[in-house]
Amino acid sequence: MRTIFWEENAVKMIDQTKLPDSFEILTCKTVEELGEAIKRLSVRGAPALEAAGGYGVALAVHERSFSSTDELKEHIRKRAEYLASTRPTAVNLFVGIERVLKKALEGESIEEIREIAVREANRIADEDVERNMKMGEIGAELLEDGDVVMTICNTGRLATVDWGTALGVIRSAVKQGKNIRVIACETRPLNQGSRLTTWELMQDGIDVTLITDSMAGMVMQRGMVDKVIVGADRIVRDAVFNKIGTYTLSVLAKAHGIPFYVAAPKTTFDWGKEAKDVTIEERSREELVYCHIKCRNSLIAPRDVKVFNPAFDATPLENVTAIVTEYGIIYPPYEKSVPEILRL
Ligand SMILES: CSC[C@@H](O)[C@@H](O)C(=O)COP(=O)(O)O
Repeated sequence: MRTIFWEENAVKMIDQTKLPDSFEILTCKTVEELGEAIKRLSVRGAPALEAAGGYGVALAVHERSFSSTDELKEHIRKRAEYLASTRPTAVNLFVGIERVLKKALEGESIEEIREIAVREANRIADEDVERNMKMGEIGAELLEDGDVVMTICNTGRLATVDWGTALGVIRSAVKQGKNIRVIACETRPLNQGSRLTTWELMQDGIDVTLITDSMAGMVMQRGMVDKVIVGADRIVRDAVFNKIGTYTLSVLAKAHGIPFYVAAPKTTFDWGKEAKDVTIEERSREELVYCHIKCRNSLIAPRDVKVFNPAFDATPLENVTAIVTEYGIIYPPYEKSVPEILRL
């Protein structure tokens, strides 16, 4: 089943805030509802956000009636701006929104715009599945039979429309018959690793062991990790932006001589930018001060404690051994190899 899809003029998604307790499908009939779902991470992960952005524009076209194409076009432009304001770091969200908006604005009647928007958004979703399968096949050659692979956050089916990026590489290696074991960092504070990655891998029968984020160094020191593979929210000329904790893993991997791989599609590259140009999302203090899953009302820190809660960090590209894309595996020097292989 796809993580996010279009059905009966609405956007439907697996509600990731409910996992692993319950599997629920959330239906968004308005852009506002979708925007809230994005903000609270019911749908999350860069490639899934690309699809969500595209579907969001399709939703803007369907959420009410319009008396003229000009009125409709004005409405979707405004709704696109709102969607782009929901989360700042993953560039894919903007890519999805802009792609469908541009196509939709070419339509000449309300009916035509409706058709175009849904078709283009569905294309984004289909292409995501295709490129992930490709990336998986390509990246699987980096993993050897018997490897133990550490990862952070969730980069699997749930972070994409299907299959995954970094987890997709692992999934493809397992599909090829390799015995791969995964160490999943829990990924505080929202626990995408412990709630989603372990759930997904266990569903597929892939061996996974959960650790807290602070255990990563000790586990590497003991020689228990052969490779690290992570996803990305945005790759700029000098850094990879990904879930908070990724930078720490890259430094630890370097210190222990462990290869550190990133898997991401071309649409995650924002090669015209540098790390200083990217906004790292800072999320609410409640995520750190309260237990956020079942026990939402219990404090786990003094209510008024000063909090810093960045959702992402920047890993310098010099810490990255290779980047897996649907166009091939890219090795340093990245300033030369990335534009060459991705034709940027
Ligand atoms: C294939 S997903 C790549 C990244 O988007 C993923 O690693 C990540 O950091 C997601 O963060 P999230 O805050 O859960 O949206």
